[in-house]
Amino acid sequence: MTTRWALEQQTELRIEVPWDSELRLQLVSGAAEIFGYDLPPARWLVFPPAHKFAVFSWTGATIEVDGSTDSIYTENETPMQSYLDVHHLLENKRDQAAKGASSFGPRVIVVGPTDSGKSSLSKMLLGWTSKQGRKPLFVDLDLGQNALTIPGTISAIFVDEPVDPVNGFPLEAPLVYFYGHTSPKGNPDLYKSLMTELAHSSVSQLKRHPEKQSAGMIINTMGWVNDLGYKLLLDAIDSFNADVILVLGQKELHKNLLSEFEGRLSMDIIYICKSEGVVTRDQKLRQWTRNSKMKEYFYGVSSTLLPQQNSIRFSDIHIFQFGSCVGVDPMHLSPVKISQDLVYSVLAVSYAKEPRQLLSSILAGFIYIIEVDFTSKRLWYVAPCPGRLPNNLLLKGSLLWSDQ
Ligand SMILES: Nc1ncnc2c1ncn2[C@@H]1O[C@H](COP(=O)(O)OP(=O)(O)OP(=O)(O)O)[C@@H](O)[C@H]1O
Repeated sequence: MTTRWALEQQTELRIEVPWDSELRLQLVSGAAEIFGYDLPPARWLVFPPAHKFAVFSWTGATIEVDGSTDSIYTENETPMQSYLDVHHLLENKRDQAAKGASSFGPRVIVVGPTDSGKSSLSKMLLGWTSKQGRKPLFVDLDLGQNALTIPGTISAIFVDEPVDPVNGFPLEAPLVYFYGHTSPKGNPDLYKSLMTELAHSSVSQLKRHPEKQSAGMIINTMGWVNDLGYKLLLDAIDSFNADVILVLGQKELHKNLLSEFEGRLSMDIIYICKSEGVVTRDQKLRQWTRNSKMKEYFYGVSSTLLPQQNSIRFSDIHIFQFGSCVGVDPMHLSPVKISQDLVYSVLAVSYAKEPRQLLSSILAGFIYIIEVDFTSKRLWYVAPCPGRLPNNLLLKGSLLWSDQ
């Protein structure tokens, strides 16, 4: 069933797509955006099941929606103007950097509890600045809901256009580091070291592209903001040398950060309200989203890839993991014995030339194991593309996946 929605200026249409069906949506007239992405006129966009989002119009628009929804309503009380004000402040800093006032544009870190809208705000800020012709670096430190690649990783990519609300970020050569678990709790030392590695490679990337430096970075973080989570946030701020902290929706966190960085004149710590439209996602939805990210990696967003089964001799592959058991140095790298326990394990293929480079090397991609055959002494795996593995050094964490 098709319905029409008239959006007045500065109003948004909040939509939850059901678990079991897709939703089509098109812009009929006026102008509207989804988290910084301008809707093309008269073109149906197809949203997958369980998608939650808002179509916002600054000046008024008519939208057509085709399909059933779990929830759909308009709202004219939104924090969008304050988000745009932050964007203007960042643009000023970028202009200053471009004029040579400093070598880098703002290094913005977005912090806040789970489901406060950090990823959505990051996409808006990236979208708005890329429309000005800038190419900011987007860094995603969220292990559970990483926007760039599979869960259990941290990653970065230059963004030169608004983020497509259906297909997500373009995935040309992101920098990806493998942590291997969906929460930093199990091995915070490893998470911290990987953040440092990603920060170094991000800065080297920026140095290699001086024309992109003034756009700076937008860093999205995980939603764990208490106890160890708070300490890891401080580590992230420190590793990336962040100079703008955007605190979403938690006054106490804002207060704590203000006192933490009291006297640091170069640091802006800005509190911004959470949108009431942000949807709280329960464990089931989070797990479902993680599975879809895995599926997307192997099959493509619209199932356009044909993942390939292949095999490799036990003797031709070396699998390692960090801090494999309690009581062991969490940064200790140990070889993983080949056993049936590997079935359904997701392994990261590293670019490292030798095991001691495994921490600092970025990844070529991921495979998952489907069979351990002791008769032929071969491991059978699935990769997203055909051909031999680009390297024989792989990393394992606790991630499992199968498309069964
Ligand atoms: N204004 C809005 N209206 C409707 N849905 C929204 C709105 N803003 C965000 N959402 C949706 O709410 C969900 C949570 O938002 P988002 O991912 O931005 O939060 P987050 O703080 O990054 O979460 P996490 O800490 O778990 O990564 C997402 O599905 C997002 O698309």
